Amino acid sequence: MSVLLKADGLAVTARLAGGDLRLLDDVDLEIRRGQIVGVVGESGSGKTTLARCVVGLLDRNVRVERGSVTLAGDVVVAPGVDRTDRVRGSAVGMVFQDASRSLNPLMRVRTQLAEVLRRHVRDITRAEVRRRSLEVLEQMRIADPARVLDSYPHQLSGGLRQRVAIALAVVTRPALVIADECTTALDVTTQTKVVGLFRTLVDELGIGLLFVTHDLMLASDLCDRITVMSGGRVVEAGDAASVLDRPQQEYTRRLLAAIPSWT
Ligand SMILES: Nc1ncnc2c1ncn2[C@@H]1O[C@H](COP(=O)(O)OP(=O)(O)OP(=O)(O)O)[C@@H](O)[C@H]1O
Repeated sequence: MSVLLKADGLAVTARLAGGDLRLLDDVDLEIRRGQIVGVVGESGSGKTTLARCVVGLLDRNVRVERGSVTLAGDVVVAPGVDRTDRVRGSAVGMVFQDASRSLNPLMRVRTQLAEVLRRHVRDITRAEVRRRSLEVLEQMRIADPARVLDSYPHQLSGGLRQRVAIALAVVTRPALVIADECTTALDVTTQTKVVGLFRTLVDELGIGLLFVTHDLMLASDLCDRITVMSGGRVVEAGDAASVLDRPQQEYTRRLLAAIPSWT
């Protein structure tokens, strides 16, 4: 499996009135095709900053001080370098916690998928837009894609809305998908279905998935590898099974101990 995404020694700093604040420090991360990598940690550990850094969506007061992010071997982020606009939404798809952030409440699903396709696929025909829109909803295991295409977001359940948000992220056939706490707002049953869907998508399409979550249990169900973060640093990284069965760091042991059903 070739390396899709590589973060190498990333250091990221926020400029504040009182001085600089280090948000990420010497962070390494690697994702291969067909692999799901979980980034896990408590609130404030730097997970979202890492996910946003990869796609060049850092806040205005935040900058990369050291290190780099490469996508399929090309540097997209480094100090003073941001080439993420070439890959964002095309080679890299994004799904956020709240489907309402990805979906426009005033547009039918059909129009939203068409907009994304027209933005990223040059000279795409109306027939091709329709075909690929139906195809991606079928990939999302949506039983009645024609109805969903004609619906407005508020006419869909929370689970369906999140599937549509994932469809918007993958309809351009990206190599990498970044999902940031995208199942947190869902009930447990729907969460399980969405997680299963991610596994199927990764296996079927051979994409890489960066899955950000505070939920170590969820990460253990889904991910091939887990990176544990605390205070902007990677405290532990490895195969999901070894991180969970033989955690090397006290911080990871504490996260595991906090899971009620973990024995
Ligand atoms: N633009 C910014 N300016 C200053 N501090 C920031 C900025 N963005 C993030 N931070 C701080 O960086 C730290 C890491 O935030 P981040 O959102 O990456 O953590 P997280 O692990 O994703 O947490 P959560 O699960 O709560 O989203 C936090 O202390 C946050 O307050």
